Amino acid sequence: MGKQKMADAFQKVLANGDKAFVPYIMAGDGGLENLEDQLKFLEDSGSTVVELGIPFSDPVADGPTIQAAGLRALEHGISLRQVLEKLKESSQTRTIPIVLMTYINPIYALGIKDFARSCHESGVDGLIIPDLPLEEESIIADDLKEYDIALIRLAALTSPKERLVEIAKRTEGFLYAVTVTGTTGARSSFKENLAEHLQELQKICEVPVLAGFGVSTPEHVEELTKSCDGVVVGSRIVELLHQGDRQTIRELIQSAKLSEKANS
Ligand SMILES: O=P(O)(O)OC[C@@H](O)[C@@H](O)c1c[nH]c2ccccc12
Repeated sequence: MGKQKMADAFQKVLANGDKAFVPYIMAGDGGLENLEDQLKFLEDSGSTVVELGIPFSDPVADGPTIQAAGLRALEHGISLRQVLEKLKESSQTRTIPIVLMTYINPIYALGIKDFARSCHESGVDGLIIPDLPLEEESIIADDLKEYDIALIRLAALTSPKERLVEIAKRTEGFLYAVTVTGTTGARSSFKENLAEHLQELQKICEVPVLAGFGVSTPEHVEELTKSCDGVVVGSRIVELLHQGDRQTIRELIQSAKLSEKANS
C-alpha cells in the first residue's frame, strides 16, 4: 500500500513501453453508491492510478466542469469522512492505487492525525493538496510518512527554477506538472515551449512526471507524452462520466497505450 503500490503501478506501465494515464473523478458525483463501480470501470479500462476529488465549497483551483461536479456531489451531501468510509469497504478487493485530491480545509475539519490514519485504513496511496504550499507541508508531512502515503507536489508553469528543483526533489509518487496557468478545464492548445518545460522537469525529477490541466483528447495525450511519463485528465473524464459516455473514456485512456499502437 502507499508509495510503493504507486511506484509499482507506474513501473509496470512504463516498462511495457506505455505511458501512465490518471483519470480524475469527483467522489459522489452520480452518488457515492456508484463510486466502486466507477473505480472498477476506470481500472478495467487501463488507468494506472485514479485521482479522486473530494467535493469542497471553495474549490479555488477548479474550473467550471469540476466545480459543477463538486456541486452535484455536495447536493448528495458527500463529505470527506463518507468518501473515506466508502473507500474502506472496497479496500481489500481494489487493486488500482488511489490518490485523493482535497483542499486542506476538509482535512483540518477532520483532524490531521485522524485523516492520515483513515487514509491508511481506506487504502489511499497518495494525496494532492493544491492549497498546501511547500512552506506549510510540515503540518501533515510526518503523519503521512508514518503511513507511507505519497504527497504529490504540483509544479506550476510560473514557478522559478530553484522552486521547481525543490518541488521535484520533494515530490513523492509522481510530479504533477501543471501545463497551463489558471484553473482546471479542457483547452484546445498548449503553450509553445511546454515540451521543453516537461523535459526539463524530467531531468530534475526521479519519479514519473505527469502532465495535467487541459488534457482532453487522444491527440493531446499523444503530443504531451512525447515529453513526459503520462497524463492526468480531469474535466473531460468528469464530463463524459456524467453524460454516461464510457466508450469515449475508454478510448481516451487507451490513447496512452503506446505499445499497442506500435504493434498495430
Ligand atoms: O480538469 P483538467 O483540466 O483535465 O485538469 C486535471 C484536474 O482536473 C485534476 O487533476 C484536478 C482537479 N482539481 C484539481 C485541483 C488542483 C490540482 C489538480 C486538480
